[in-house]
Amino acid sequence: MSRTVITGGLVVTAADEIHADVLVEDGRVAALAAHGSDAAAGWRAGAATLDATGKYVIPGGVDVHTHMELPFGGTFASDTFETGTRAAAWGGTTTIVDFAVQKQGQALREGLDAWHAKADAQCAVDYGFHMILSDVNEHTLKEMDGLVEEGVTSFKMFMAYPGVFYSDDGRILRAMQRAAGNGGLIMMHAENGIAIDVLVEQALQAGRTDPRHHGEVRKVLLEAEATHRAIQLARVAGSPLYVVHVSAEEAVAELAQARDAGLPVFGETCPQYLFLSTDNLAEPDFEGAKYVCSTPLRPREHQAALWRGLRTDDLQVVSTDHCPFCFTDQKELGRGDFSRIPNGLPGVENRMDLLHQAVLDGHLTRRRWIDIACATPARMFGLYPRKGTIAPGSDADIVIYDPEARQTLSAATHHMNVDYSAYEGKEITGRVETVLSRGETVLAGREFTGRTGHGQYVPRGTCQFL
Ligand SMILES: NC(=O)NCCC(=O)O
Ligand SMILES: [Zn+2]
Ligand SMILES: [Zn+2]
Repeated sequence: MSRTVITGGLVVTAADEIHADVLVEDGRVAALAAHGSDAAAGWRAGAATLDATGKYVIPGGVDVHTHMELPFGGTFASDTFETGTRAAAWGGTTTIVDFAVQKQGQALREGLDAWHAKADAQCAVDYGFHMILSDVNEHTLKEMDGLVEEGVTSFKMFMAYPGVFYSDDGRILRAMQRAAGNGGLIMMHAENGIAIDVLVEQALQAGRTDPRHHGEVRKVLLEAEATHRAIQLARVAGSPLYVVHVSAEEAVAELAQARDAGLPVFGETCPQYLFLSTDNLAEPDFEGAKYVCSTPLRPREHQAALWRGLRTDDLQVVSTDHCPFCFTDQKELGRGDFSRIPNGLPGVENRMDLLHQAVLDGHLTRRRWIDIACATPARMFGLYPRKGTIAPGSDADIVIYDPEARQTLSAATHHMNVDYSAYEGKEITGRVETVLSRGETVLAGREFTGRTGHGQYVPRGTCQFL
């Protein structure tokens, strides 16, 4: 039996902060006991010891929105499952849930098989899948039931990207009705893509081709309208709803109103909307392309509403929407036409640190940091308490976090396979020091000790908030 004791740290979970040693046995958390207690002293014989004195001992991060190798705009997201999950480990994230893609005309099964082929035996940390539904028909609807049974319990749909991932309201309603019956959770990209495409065409015709126009045509009102519509469709279907990458204050207001009415409606935002803004999209010399994602970055004034939503639980999760494209040869595809810039930002390595900085900046409490980054995403997507907490029986996915270390985020030092950092030069207090994934050390004092293929596929249960 393998035994490790993590000594001397402050264990922070979504529920508690306790000065405790943690006993790990055979990849699971076996027990917690007060520092210096007889129980903790008794664990040490024959066990490896990790000293966490002066550090936090936190659950590994759970990032429920990543896109490794996503095909988009004629290219592919630049992180593979191998490079992306290694970067996740460096950043203290020990579980990702990525989006398998059903292409138009494909069965869900084909899309899911393709994602397993990309990910299996490649990952450094554990992984699960959502399914992107882009072709809703009788066959697909039946397939949804089987997927829920086997642990793919959430389905992303798009009100944006006509001709690619887009579904009309009828298809969305049908999928929601099916989810209402089978326990699945519909995740919505809520932007009115049909209206946005009109504005894109008009902007390009008028010669407004720079990256900043990506933000201007993807209007706040069109995010709020789509969020409202998605909520009403879910109500009609009697299904829960999870709105992804919420960026606009007005969209948060729609979620808040629905939640105040007692509806099972949930929302996620991402670090880019909390820390970046349209100022970045307006950077000269095409540098703004680095910040093109959808929903788009918003004027800085929206950030206060997102932070408030996270505090008041109108938003429940912060995930990354990690979808990296290199600046030099991929974002470049949209020079002279912002609509051809591949959409997405890198971030899987940065989330835990940025949110720790948010604790220091007074936006969140320490426990809320762990709640929105670990516990609630795990609960939302049927992984709790195996993931997202440190409790007897949980997987020993544990991070020793140094809350006082200083670091500067940079492409020169990050591990994501992308040639820029969206947070270049940002100073952060706090850094991941050591990471265990199911009890195995994958990062030891800032040295990568993990391995390709350690990460296991995790079938998931249904949403645990229903
Ligand atoms: N968000 C983004 O810009 N790219 C990834 C695809 C999506 O999540 O819509
Ligand atoms: Zn999306
Ligand atoms: Zn996404």
